[in-house]
Amino acid sequence: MRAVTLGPAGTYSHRAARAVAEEVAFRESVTAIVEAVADGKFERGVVPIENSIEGSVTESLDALADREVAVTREIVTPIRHALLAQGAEFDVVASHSQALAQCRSFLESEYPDVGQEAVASTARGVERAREDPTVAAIGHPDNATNGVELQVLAEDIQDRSSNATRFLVVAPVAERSEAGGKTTLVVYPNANYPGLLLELLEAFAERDINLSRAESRPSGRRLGDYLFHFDAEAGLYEERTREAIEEIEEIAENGWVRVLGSYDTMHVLY
Ligand SMILES: O=C(O)C(=O)C[C@]1(C(=O)O)C=C[C@@H](O)C=C1
Repeated sequence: MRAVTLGPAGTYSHRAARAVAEEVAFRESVTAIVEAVADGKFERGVVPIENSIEGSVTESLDALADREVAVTREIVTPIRHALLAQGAEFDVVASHSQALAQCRSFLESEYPDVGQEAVASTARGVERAREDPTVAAIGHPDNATNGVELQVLAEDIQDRSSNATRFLVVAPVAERSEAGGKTTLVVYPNANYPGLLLELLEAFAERDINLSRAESRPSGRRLGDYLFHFDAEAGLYEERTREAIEEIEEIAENGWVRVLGSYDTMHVLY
């Protein structure tokens, strides 16, 4: 199986992708990953979708709403960040914006005078630190020995010990499955009236379907116009899920509903 994920090698996404594919290729944005899978260039793509401290990875949500792909699995993995550099003195910390945000309190209290640089991924930050002694990186501690040696200046620097990120495994749309305990869908009602969101939620609630995530994202068409992402704890193989989606399709008759498929959860520890 060939998968594509956020690179270069050494990202958390790479660690998650290794759990589902023997061969892993890289892109430097989640949009490019979803696009490559939608275009049939890879059998699987692995994208971060939400983090327990920082919340949604909005670029991933938008990429899934904009392209025809299926979700075949979710991967949940603990995220334990280390501070890596050539030495104890540096001027800038470079990392993915999510990682910088997950370590906000640590950076404010330990390095209040050090600048921050958001780069495409944690591994890209590690490359910056390898090239430049004035740059430190935040990433998985294994990156210290993966190439020119870096010092591990601090470990477990995330603001909460329970830091975890959820990744989705995307596949070409033909692989959409009805099997699995969770289902993801994106709804664009193209309507705006009192109780619209309540109606969408009731379609699930009336069938005793629990939602593990409900999120609105701007449609990009005009201010105040939204699409909604839902993760339901029920599979498409269940009648109640199909009925709920039929009702939602009626509510969104002037817009669209994208059902990304049903899948199960995999926990990756390391
Ligand atoms: O930069 C990486 O290592 C990634 O895989 C991206 C990412 C993210 O987008 O959330 C993944 C896990 C961590 O939460 C930090 C960064």
